[in-house]
Amino acid sequence: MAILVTGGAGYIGSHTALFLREKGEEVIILDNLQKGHAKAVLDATFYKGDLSNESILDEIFTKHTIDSVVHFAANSLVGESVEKPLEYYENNVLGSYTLVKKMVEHGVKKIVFSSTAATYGEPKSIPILEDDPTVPTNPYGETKLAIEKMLKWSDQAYGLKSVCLRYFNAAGADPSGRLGEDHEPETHLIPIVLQVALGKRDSIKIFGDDYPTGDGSCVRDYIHVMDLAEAHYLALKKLETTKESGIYNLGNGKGFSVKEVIEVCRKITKKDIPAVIVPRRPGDPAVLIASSNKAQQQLGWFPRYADLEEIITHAWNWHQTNPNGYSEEK
Ligand SMILES: NC(=O)c1ccc[n+]([C@@H]2O[C@H](COP(=O)([O-])OP(=O)(O)OC[C@H]3O[C@@H](n4cnc5c(N)ncnc54)[C@H](O)[C@@H]3O)[C@@H](O)[C@H]2O)c1
Ligand SMILES: O=c1ccn([C@@H]2O[C@H](COP(=O)(O)OP(=O)(O)O[C@H]3O[C@H](CO)[C@@H](O)[C@H](O)[C@H]3O)[C@@H](O)[C@H]2O)c(=O)[nH]1
Repeated sequence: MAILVTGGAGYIGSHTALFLREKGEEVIILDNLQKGHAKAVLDATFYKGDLSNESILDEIFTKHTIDSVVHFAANSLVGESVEKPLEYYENNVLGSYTLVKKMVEHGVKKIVFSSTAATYGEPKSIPILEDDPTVPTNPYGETKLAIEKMLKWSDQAYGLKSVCLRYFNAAGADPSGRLGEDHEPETHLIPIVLQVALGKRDSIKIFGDDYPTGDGSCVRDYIHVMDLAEAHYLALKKLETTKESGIYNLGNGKGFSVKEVIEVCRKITKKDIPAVIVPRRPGDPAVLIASSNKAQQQLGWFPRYADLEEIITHAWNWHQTNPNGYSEEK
């Protein structure tokens, strides 16, 4: 019995695929390498192809005995989604539709889906609970919410069981240094700040210091990528044992402002890291902090690397050892 990991050459997908394999699971990776890296697949079974390609999905579901799918493949940038909403609907909603259609056709009954804090929009209260209103402030969050709903109705109609994991801000790297975060272009806060520390950029731009937060910059809940990886394993186990669908937040329950993150990076890297204030980035909510009590109670999930300094230390180790990321020809 194998697990199909879509987007398994990407940042969170590659860490999760490695985690699953270390737990003894057989993993098949499907990734079009639009953002991912062949080197991040390590020596797992790998299909280079697109989610929307029905024949590659038929081939995978026919050749391998796929028991469940962990679905990461998506476009996932808040700012970009505001500029290119149709690309997000096409890749995320249509891509997931094709995957789910093929799962139903081939009788695959379990999926763990990468959802996001961006499904909530501006939260009504902090910390955010799974039952809180979902009113996304950007197309990216809208597409993820649409997929969650497609999965809910597919459970009712076809018995397809799903766990939707609403991650907050993924950060850090495999503590043993085999994998890390490498996006081109990089848009995420922590890797950009560390690129400034490495001398690859002149400064970090702080997107807005007029938010209703303590220091005026946006507050986020940063969660270690290996803790996310473990949550997928636990979600698969829950689907196996209870056969019940569910939605879970994954975060540490602690918020750090952009300015605070930069300060922690200065402390760890011992570099100055110049910062400049620029206007807000469209689509950004002011504060996103998770309550992960439900995941703790129902999945038995507890973050092992909850300390932001440790998260950033692991990321810094990766960036120092791999200043050019995976250094692949594209
Ligand atoms: N990074 C975060 O903080 C964060 C937070 C919440 C949710 N998520 C979600 O987690 C998932 C993974 O995020 P990530 O940061 O690892 O992103 P990523 O871009 O590093 O990984 C996504 C992978 O999917 C692949 N892919 C994209 N479209 C594809 C397609 N149509 N067919 C095949 N492969 C395709 C890309 O090549 C890439 O390797 C995404 O679904 C994202 O929305 C990420
Ligand atoms: O150069 C930068 C980059 C980011 N930020 C700010 O830093 C915070 C974090 O931004 P970023 O690292 O880009 O992550 P988010 O936009 O919060 O989105 C991430 O986290 C979401 C969950 O909260 C996921 O759904 C997304 O896929 C993932 O990209 C935000 O307030 C940004 O405005 C800056 O000020 N300067």
